[in-house]
Amino acid sequence: MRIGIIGAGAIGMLVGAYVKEKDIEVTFYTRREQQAKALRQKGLTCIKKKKIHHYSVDAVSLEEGLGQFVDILFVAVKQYHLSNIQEYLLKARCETIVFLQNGMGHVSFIESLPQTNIGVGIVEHGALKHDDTTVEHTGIGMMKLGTIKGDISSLAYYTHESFPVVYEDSWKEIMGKKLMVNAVINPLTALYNIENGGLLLNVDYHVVMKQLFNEVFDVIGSGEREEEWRHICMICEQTKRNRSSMLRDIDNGRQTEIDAILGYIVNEAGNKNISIPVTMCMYHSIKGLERQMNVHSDVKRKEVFQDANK
Ligand SMILES: NC(=O)C1=CN([C@@H]2O[C@H](COP(=O)(O)OP(=O)(O)OC[C@H]3O[C@@H](n4cnc5c(N)ncnc54)[C@H](OP(=O)(O)O)[C@@H]3O)[C@@H](O)[C@H]2O)C=CC1
Ligand SMILES: CC(C)(CO)C(=O)C(=O)O
Repeated sequence: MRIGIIGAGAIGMLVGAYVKEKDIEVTFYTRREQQAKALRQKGLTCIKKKKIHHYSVDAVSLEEGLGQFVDILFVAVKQYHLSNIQEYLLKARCETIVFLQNGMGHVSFIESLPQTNIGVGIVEHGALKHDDTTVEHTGIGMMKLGTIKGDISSLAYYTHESFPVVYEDSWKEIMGKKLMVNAVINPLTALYNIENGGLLLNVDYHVVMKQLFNEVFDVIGSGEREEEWRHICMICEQTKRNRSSMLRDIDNGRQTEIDAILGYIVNEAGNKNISIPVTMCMYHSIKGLERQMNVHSDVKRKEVFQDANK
């Protein structure tokens, strides 16, 4: 059995570490040959509950790995990088592909792929990449799997006491719920520059969080509003030390996944004719930060804010 993982970032390395716990061969397909070499030489390090664990893994650049057979392929690049690896995915020699991206904009693309089993994995864990070979598991949550085509239910086997994996029948429901989590936590933590837990500790931020949640629920919510709200607060608590992926993107002067997350909500609200002023404000605030960073080419958050205060 061999598992392939495209993208050795925070989530790719975290999944790789827990697959290795099952003593299964893991190959990373990286964008940079330099990272592949480091992983081959040093192995993968995962920090869990302050303890350091090492795993030996294989790694090659994606270009070099094109054509290798793997049983299961996890795709752990950002949502907006999927288009760059489209050609590879169309040719990937594997039976099963699982996509781990936040947001919902990519579903129509993945539905069109030729492999037999295609699914999504919704990651509610916190993960922090320290360097090209090291990841820290910063928040224990759950990985929920759902099938889009074929059947990926057997992957629930990868469950671990510190990395619970569950299979659920409706991919739409789990993706919708995760979208709601990311739509509320990610933009607010990115704008306020706080860890996820900060949204529970600061009463004023908590008020805005509830307003944003109510609008997002009006647009894509199903089930009980209060239950959904409690679920999002619980994720904040479980990942309280985590800097959300959007906050880290802003910190590092990178593009965020705002279009896949709030962009999707904005489109849906337009289709349903629902007014969402708080959501629009958050969407444009993140887009504005991205724009400012592009203008200043690869500047870090501190410089952006210094500049904005002039
Ligand atoms: N981090 C977290 O706590 C969570 C993240 N997620 C979601 O998981 C997904 C991945 O996020 P995350 O791991 O944080 O992101 P990272 O930026 O840490 O990792 C993305 C990885 O993809 C690699 N990559 C980009 N393009 C290619 C390519 N063409 N070929 C091979 N590799 C490529 C990047 O390589 P390079 O370094 O060379 O650019 C990078 O290593 C996102 O959709 C995110 O929203 C979900 C839940 C929690
Ligand atoms: C669950 C959460 C909010 C963890 O930080 C996440 O998915 C992210 O950061 O993108």
